[in-house]
Amino acid sequence: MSKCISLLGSTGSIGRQSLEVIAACGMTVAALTANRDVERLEEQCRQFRPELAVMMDPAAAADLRTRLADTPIRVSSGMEGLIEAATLEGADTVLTAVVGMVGLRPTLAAIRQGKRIALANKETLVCAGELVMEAADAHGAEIVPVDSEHSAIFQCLQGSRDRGEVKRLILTASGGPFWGWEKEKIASATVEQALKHPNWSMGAKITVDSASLMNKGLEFIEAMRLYRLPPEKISIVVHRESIVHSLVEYCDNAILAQLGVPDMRLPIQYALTWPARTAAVAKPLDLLTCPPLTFHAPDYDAFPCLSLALAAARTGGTATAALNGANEAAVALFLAGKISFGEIAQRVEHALATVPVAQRPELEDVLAADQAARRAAETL
Ligand SMILES: NC(=O)C1=CN([C@@H]2O[C@H](COP(=O)(O)OP(=O)(O)OC[C@H]3O[C@@H](n4cnc5c(N)ncnc54)[C@H](OP(=O)(O)O)[C@@H]3O)[C@@H](O)[C@H]2O)C=CC1
Ligand SMILES: CC(=O)[C@@H](O)[C@H](O)COP(=O)(O)O
Ligand SMILES: [Mn+2]
Repeated sequence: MSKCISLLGSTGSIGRQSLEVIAACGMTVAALTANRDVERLEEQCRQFRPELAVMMDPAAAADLRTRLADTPIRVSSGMEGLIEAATLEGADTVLTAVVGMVGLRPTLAAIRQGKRIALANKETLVCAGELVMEAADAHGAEIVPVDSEHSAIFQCLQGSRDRGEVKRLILTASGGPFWGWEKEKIASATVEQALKHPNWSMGAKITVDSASLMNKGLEFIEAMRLYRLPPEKISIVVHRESIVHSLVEYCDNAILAQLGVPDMRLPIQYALTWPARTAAVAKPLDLLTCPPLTFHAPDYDAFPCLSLALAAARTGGTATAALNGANEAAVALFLAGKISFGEIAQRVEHALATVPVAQRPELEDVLAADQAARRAAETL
């Protein structure tokens, strides 16, 4: 399949798996980007020969420029560089695998060029989902999810021509490493404990979000925006095995599910090849040897981040950008050893209670809510 990809966040967990898929599918790369990991980006550039390489950090970009001086690869830096990578003429698809709301502006820029967005960066839809989806409509840009649950739903919706037929989406949650723990024990969990996801190997920020169940809250908002459904039509079920990646219940009570081993290379590949399917990179699921599939109700009391996210989802407007900004700031403080695990929820709650909400926001309102929420979370 001849596709040319700009890959934002190529040095991360999704980025590295995406390059495996791109190589296996014989696709080419227009641009690669990273934050500070110069060594890995140099290695990737030498293998995939993009037109452009971007380091968010200007000092890292200067270093990369020197390292790649023997190649024709251009090197740029900062948000300008990310936007250039997202809008390169030669790229038909932009795979957004950066972590955090830093992905928003490049994604919007790529949409305005009508490119396909293979969207891993869920924070973009959480912060500004309505703006992003409106822009996609206006410019005829396809947004195909990479997030495993949303990819499962996307797959279960193939062939359904009327969104009115959908009774509800059912998002599965692994429950993370603290499922079944007492609330007090969760509040004092260490960074090392939070980084031990039961089923997936992912970047640090999303792994902490999985432990607090904020990830499921963000995914709830992501699903609302992507599938344009109200909160009442989305539910969450804990499924410890991460084999059923999510489900769609239709108005005739038929439930369709997508199953597979927990391997992100499958949803990455589907987002790049859709509507076609091509030979597998991910391993097959063996139904005869996989563990029994179990389902439980979420524990909203033990995991307050999930309740906060659902409350922000119902408020709408800039509340979801504030939720996300406060969570990004609080998770960074937790990972730096500056606050306890329990304080993540407290700081997000404080930000949601103090940052004013604007309905029908423009991009500036979203960016302002994000900044205000980060300040609130950092200064409690
Ligand atoms: N990992 C997974 O399995 C899944 C991830 N996702 C989503 O995909 C996205 C990426 O996650 P993941 O791959 O785990 O994250 P990682 O932390 O592993 O990778 C993040 C990537 O973004 C780059 N980056 C980090 N900060 C910045 C910044 N400020 N500006 C520009 N680039 C930056 C990193 O560069 P550097 O290496 O130089 O730091 C790296 O390339 C997230 O939104 C996550 O929620 C969704 C579903 C599953
Ligand atoms: C792989 C993926 O899509 C992650 O978002 C994953 O879902 C995290 O697992 P839980 O948030 O369900 O623990
Ligand atoms: Mn997910």
